[in-house]
Amino acid sequence: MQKTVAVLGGGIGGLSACYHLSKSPQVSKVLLLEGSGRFWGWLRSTRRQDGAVFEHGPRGVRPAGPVGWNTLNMVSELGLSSEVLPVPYDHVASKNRFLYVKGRLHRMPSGLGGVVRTVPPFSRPLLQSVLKELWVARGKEEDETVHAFVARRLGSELADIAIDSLCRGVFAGDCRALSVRSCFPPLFHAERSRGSIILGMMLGAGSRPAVTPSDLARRSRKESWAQWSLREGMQTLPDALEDALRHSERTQIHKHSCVTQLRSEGSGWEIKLEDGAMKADHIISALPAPALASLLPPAAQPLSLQLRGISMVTVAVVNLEYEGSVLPVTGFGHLVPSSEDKGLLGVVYDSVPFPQHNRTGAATTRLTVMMGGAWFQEAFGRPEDVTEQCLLDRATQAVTSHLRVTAQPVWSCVSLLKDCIPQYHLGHWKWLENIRLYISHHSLPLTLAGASYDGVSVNDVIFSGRQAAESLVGQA
Ligand SMILES: Cc1cc2nc3c(=O)[nH]c(=O)nc-3n(C[C@H](O)[C@H](O)[C@H](O)COP(=O)(O)OP(=O)(O)OC[C@H]3O[C@@H](n4cnc5c(N)ncnc54)[C@H](O)[C@@H]3O)c2cc1C
Ligand SMILES: C=Cc1c2[nH]c(c1C)Cc1[nH]c(c(CCC(=O)O)c1C)Cc1[nH]c(c(C)c1CCC(=O)O)Cc1[nH]c(c(C)c1C=C)C2
Repeated sequence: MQKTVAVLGGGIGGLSACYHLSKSPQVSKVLLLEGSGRFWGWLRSTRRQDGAVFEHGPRGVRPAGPVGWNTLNMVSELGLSSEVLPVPYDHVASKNRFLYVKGRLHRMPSGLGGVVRTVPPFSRPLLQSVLKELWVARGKEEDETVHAFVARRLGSELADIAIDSLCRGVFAGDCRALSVRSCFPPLFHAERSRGSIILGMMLGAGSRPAVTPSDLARRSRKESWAQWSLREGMQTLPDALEDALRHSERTQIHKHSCVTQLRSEGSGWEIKLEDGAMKADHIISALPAPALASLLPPAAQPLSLQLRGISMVTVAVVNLEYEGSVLPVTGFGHLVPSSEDKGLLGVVYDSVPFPQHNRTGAATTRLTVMMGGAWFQEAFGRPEDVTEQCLLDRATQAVTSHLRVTAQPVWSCVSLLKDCIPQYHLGHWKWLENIRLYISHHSLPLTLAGASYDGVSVNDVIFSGRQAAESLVGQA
């Protein structure tokens, strides 16, 4: 098979697909088409001259499991092993996470003590809910909202506070609309196969892809890493991938190449750009699903409709830097349930897990306030109309009231990440099934990758790029 494959979208998903394609002799040409002027997608880091690093998108990656190893394998192949900043499980940032409920910070229960005792804001010991869960009958639905699933199995208090916050801290989404089957597949499959989340967690449920761990991945297991970042920030990863692709003879990478339309041509595609056109035998789309929907030809309207059903939310990210140590608690950060404040999702205490990203030689506190998500419009109005000052004020007010920090930040940066996290709403699995059936029934030379489908984490997205490439060329 000698063919030209075009990868649309130069975020981490598209870069990963290209990286794996570029290793295969079966593809004669790989084209990477990115609309903007850079190949980072949401992996964006500000590196200040004084050594400080601030993340505007992801800030920590989990090393565990096959998809975690897969990312570390790539990090190692790219020569970045010595750049990794690991955070072990026994680090305070791994042990302490907080919830801001009824105007107070509460450490999330952990360890045996946290499970057997009543720990506020909860009104009874976690153990009680866990023991009851073993006897709850299996659900009969093909899918359920995350909230309904957890309320049914573990009680409404855990669903209203803990799960509501968790969904905000991963999907910036509403657990009353998100699908348990697609957002938390291990929980869904645990109930399906073992009749209980707890038994499923203990005995294992569902299949896992086979990935051979590199030395770096093995090190992460030996040293019990809970998460990791990179010395110069997460953007180092797409930067290194771009560099590797520039050195690949069969790969052409194009920035400022916004795809405006896709047309079927023979057994392949004509790809219209703002200023020209290209041809490819096959397309891997690593675009957000609604963006791909708007490019497809009118004949593929049923597919466009399904893709458009996968909606995206906007998040405002405010990075703040304070002189000295200003936090009253130490840990990863805190989440805010929607019942407390819809628009304020949570605050990450970045200088706790990654003090290496502080200004050189200075004891500073770096925080990131995340706002909006599924509640953006309700809390702030249209993203186009919100001013940076309004977002900055809202973020600093939250830091003052949640963390009693009275000092003013010495540096700040406001980023509005428009349509940055896809929402896997109830029935997402069925949409995916229909989308994939349509593509195969119509023999469309199209493969999907990226955050819109099978997981939003950096690991999931990188793995989706690899799977898309391997579905075309087999394993390298
Ligand atoms: C605030 C935030 C915090 C996060 N935190 C974490 C975390 O801590 N840990 C973690 O694991 N994950 C985290 N994530 C999730 C993770 O970063 C994303 O899911 C992932 O980066 C998405 O990658 P992607 O390649 O699928 O999409 P994107 O990064 O959106 O890439 C898509 C690319 O397509 C391009 N494009 C769009 N339209 C066109 C077009 N017509 N033509 C050409 N190009 C086009 C875009 O410019 C973009 O570069 C976070 C995400 C956000 C937003
Ligand atoms: C407050 C908003 C957000 C915070 N992080 C994100 C949002 C929307 C985005 C995000 N965070 C994580 C992931 C990857 C998920 C994965 O499967 O690896 C994404 C897309 C990691 C994460 N962050 C928190 C949890 C519980 C997780 C899951 C993995 C893990 O347990 O480490 C909690 C959390 N996120 C934020 C805060 C303030 C916070 C808790 C204190 C910010």
